[in-house]
Amino acid sequence: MSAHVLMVQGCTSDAGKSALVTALCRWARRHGVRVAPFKPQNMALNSAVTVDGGEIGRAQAVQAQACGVEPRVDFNPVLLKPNSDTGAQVIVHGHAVAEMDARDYHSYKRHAFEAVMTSHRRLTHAYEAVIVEGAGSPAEINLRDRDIANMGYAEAVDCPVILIADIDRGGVFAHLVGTLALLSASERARVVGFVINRFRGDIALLQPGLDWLQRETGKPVLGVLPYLHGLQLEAEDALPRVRDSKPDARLRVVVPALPRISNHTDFDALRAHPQVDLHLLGPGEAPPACDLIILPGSKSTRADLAWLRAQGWDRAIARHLRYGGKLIGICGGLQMLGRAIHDPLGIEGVAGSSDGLAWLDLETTLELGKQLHRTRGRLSFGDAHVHGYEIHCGVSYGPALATPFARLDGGRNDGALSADGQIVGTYLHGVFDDPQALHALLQWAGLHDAVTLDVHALREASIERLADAVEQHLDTAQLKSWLGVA
Ligand SMILES: NC(=O)CC[C@H](N)C(=O)O
Repeated sequence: MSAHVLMVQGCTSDAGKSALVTALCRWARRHGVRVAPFKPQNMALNSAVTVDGGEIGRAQAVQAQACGVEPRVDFNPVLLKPNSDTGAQVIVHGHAVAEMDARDYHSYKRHAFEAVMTSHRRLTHAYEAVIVEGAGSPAEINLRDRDIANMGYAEAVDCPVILIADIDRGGVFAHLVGTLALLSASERARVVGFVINRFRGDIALLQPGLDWLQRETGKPVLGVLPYLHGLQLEAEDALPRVRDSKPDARLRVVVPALPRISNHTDFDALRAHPQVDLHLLGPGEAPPACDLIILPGSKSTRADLAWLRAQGWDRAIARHLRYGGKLIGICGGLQMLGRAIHDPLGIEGVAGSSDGLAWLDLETTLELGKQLHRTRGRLSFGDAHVHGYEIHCGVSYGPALATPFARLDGGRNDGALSADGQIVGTYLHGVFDDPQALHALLQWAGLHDAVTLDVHALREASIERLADAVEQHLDTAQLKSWLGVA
């Protein structure tokens, strides 16, 4: 059996492709379809660890949740994790194969395409429907040669494509018509309709525009999705800029937004928590007084540490500690808290060592071969349950690890808790996603009557809202025929 394949491409980055794919996945599942998400090629620094022991983009992990299945490497066979403005780590079928610049990657694309097709074949055999997400826009004419992310894939597997555009940023008709104009005739022919996203206002005023669009292009508008406020989905890559106003916030948390921050989805639970005021600290900004500073993960730990020092934030963090503030380092952030970071093989840039901030007595060496784990255990304080995932090349060692942050199932320990109880280092991404661990950590940071929050349940509710929006606002008769819904 071969699955129904339907692809979503966007007129721009952030047009809403990931959310629409998530929505369609849950909608199809509601209709009893065994469905899987697929993103041939993704570029993101937020990744998830799969059940088959690899690494994929986090958006595909959320889409897997929408499908009711565990994340697998086939859902995102090629992942590019940029670690400079010109180079990226290339991850194929869940594992890093090389560091490449754009030119190397262009020649490598033939192999990448093989990997994409292998995953495509496996998924279309195992599922009844596969909903595919493109990347960026298909109209990047300079990237069309050997494209595997958008029309190159759609042409190879001969699937219908929905084009989505964001009306909130303006220019929606120009985006749709212009994108179509830049496609080849056969690519244009496979665009089966448009979805307009993030609409607010009076639909009656939009109608003449929709009528014009259908006349002009000969293609239907499949629906207009409303601007859905407060969705708890994980950002694929871009850092969310909007800061919700929270009248009940009592714990102030500051996260330095490092240039190569990785897995900033770690902070989704804090962003959603009604009592936490989460502040992402940008370049040139002085850290405000706060209860807790969190050093996030980083794809280029030594370079980001140098950048943090250049901002003068190391001195600000030292002052924060003198005033009794709490500090957490996650993954790359934990490595920065140690005495030194060694990269003898140049895995993350120029080979060499850097002095760490030396607040924890440990050192880290980056090694070939990434550690990818899905972990469960208990915090060594508060006895709270914790789960998370690890993605790192660094191996840390030193006396500080003798007082671990958590004791993991299977006998391993994780991270460190400083003797004065002020500083925590952990390799666990997603550490705030476990309601018990979140509660214990907020209490440790000074929020004594923290309300409980389950970010997984919030995500689930958001996925349900998205599927409701499909049901209410899109042409479901068409969707049923494309996805094989009875
Ligand atoms: N996710 C991370 O923060 C990774 C930290 C560091 N880049 C490593 O690979 O060890």
